[in-house]
Amino acid sequence: MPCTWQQVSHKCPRRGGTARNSAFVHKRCSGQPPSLLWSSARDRHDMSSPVSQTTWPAGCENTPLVAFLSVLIAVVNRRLESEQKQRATESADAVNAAFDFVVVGGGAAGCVLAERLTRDANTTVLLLERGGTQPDQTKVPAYITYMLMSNAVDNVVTLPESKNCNGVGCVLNTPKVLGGGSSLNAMMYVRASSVDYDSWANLTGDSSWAYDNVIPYFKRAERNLDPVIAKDSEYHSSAGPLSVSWQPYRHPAIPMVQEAMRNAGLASRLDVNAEGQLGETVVQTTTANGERWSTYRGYLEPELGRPNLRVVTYATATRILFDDEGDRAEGSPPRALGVEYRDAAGEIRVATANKEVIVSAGGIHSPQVLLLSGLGPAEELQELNIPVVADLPGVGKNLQDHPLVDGVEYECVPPLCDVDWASRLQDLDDYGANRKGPLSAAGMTQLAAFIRTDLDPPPPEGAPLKQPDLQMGFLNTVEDGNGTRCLAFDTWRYNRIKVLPAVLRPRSRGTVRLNATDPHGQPLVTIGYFTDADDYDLNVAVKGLQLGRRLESTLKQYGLVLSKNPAPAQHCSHLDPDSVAHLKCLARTACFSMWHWSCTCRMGREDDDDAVVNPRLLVRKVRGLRVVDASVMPNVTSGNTNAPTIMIAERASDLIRQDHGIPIV
Ligand SMILES: Cc1cc2nc3c(=O)[nH]c(=O)nc-3n(C[C@H](O)[C@H](O)[C@H](O)COP(=O)(O)OP(=O)(O)OC[C@H]3O[C@@H](n4cnc5c(N)ncnc54)[C@H](O)[C@@H]3O)c2cc1C
Repeated sequence: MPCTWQQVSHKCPRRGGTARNSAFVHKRCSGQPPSLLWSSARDRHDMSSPVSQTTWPAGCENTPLVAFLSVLIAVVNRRLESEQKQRATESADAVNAAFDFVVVGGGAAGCVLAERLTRDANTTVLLLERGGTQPDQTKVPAYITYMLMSNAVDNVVTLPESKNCNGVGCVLNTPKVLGGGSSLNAMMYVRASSVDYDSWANLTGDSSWAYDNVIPYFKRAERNLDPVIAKDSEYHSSAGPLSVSWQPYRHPAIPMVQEAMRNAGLASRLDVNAEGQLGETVVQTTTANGERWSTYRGYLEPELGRPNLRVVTYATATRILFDDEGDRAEGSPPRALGVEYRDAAGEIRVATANKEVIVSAGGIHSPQVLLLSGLGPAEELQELNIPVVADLPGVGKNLQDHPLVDGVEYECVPPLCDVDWASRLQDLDDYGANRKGPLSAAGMTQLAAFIRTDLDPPPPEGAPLKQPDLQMGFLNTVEDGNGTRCLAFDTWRYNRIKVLPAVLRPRSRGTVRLNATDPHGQPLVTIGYFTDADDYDLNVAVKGLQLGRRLESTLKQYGLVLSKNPAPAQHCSHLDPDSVAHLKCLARTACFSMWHWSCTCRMGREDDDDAVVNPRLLVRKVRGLRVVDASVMPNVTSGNTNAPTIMIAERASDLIRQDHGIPIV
């Protein structure tokens, strides 16, 4: 039976612990934002606090790690809840106001836009974010999996499909916090293949999306802290707001797995964000000195004091408002006038946009906001009695994501993998003192390989092989030896190393629609993994799983043992583990999202009926409205999507400034 951690009272402890603990406790009890929790872990009894609805397997009850995590998550939740209450009180005094731009969604893209546009002191911006401010705890790289259990996340469960996620629906951890995915993600800094952007240029008929033309925007964002990489000025820069660095800690198993991948035939690559991408690598991350670097932290937070920038948290956009037909010249398309939103107190408010509304609510929620506003497939909207502002059949279609497949695991024993609490306490001290040690990294997620399988048709004659269709990812977990796992993943200390292939150029597509019974609730998502007609995606996943197993021949000499029947494989144990049928079964049952949902408001040519935005990211058939986030990608990039989304926002800020004659400073 799962045990639920109940609410327990918070008590301010007596002074008199160690100096550091006292300082921490004093800070927390004096009502200031809580410090990071590494220094408080030594005194767990003093950290009792409300814990909301976190369930753990029965075998995990009362373990020190679970007690620690419960408190950690509770502190984050309590901070978010108290911020929400404060906003709710403030909003009683708030007035409806007018701005030049209203940006919906303060995520990876929204924070970039808000900062870039308000560089001009005469331009005013309102940023509406449905979640709260990025909690300090998210800055600790290894806490990533725990933060996904906090209120900074809104889990969307996709509709059950027989071909994926064991037929019960996949969980999409959609961010609900300033910085969005950049505040919660695994921080991998991957721009993907030049071929991706050249094909965007081709599909949109706009050469400004070609790779050579988007490199300056990647560079404008980047502050690369590695002097050798930064020196490669063709591709890199050290002057932007987004810190990029190597994580200070590498688990000793990382070089072993790298060696195994090389022995399996992969090339080695130092920098996947330069001339080429293929090969095995340790990737750089959006971090600086052992801490996460989100777009909130890099772009927005330092500029919160600008008088022309207003950021409202716990503000959920409910629809975009358009002018009345009678108020516009005949034949003139509808014009976006502003945004209706629900504030922290639950009041409905209206913000006016004199120049533009910009939707940056991410791959799942941007289509939801458009559909709620009457922009989408006319028939779908009419069924829900939503007045059609513009018939845009492509809204919510073309959903793409990279499915990851679980099921290949290596068991790792001490001294290579120590998972005891005493070691963790040492880690807390190391991190607290100098931002070093296991907490300064997100486990083995920094390790990756980008591969072009032989399933992919060869490129046109003479063209170099550049674009991968398979990514090998790595995650970790802890098992107690009796099969009990407290968490699906743990990136702090671990004794299971998961090798996770991801289908990088999926042919399967999904959809996002409104929920007829509650259009403002979670949208209905069909993720579509492994539904392509010719099973190309499934076959790529199988190639990846086979490669994952081939690593065994090298890894066993280091004592890393391929697990016989790891927990994720339980649904396939009726099949011969060496068979392709078994691997296909794994893909269909043990797959999950790599968190790269995108392409649901895709850009395309002006005359492309299924395109939602044009190459300048303006929504077709209306005026004064843009979408700027991962949803505008025509096709998902062949790699992780944070850096590409930030590039899109950087470029969009120039397009917007050009269109409105705002100086680019
Ligand atoms: C757990 C996780 C791990 C990942 N790992 C990596 C990685 O290692 N490397 C990488 O490159 N990418 C990674 N990604 C993906 C990457 O973070 C995303 O592609 C990127 O953040 C997308 O940016 P976005 O601006 O499109 O959306 P988001 O960053 O999701 O921002 C959307 C924002 O809009 C807000 N919002 C939604 N609806 C409304 C509304 N109605 N009103 C107001 N606000 C609203 C949300 O709260 C959110 O803050 C990961 C993502 C996650 C979640």
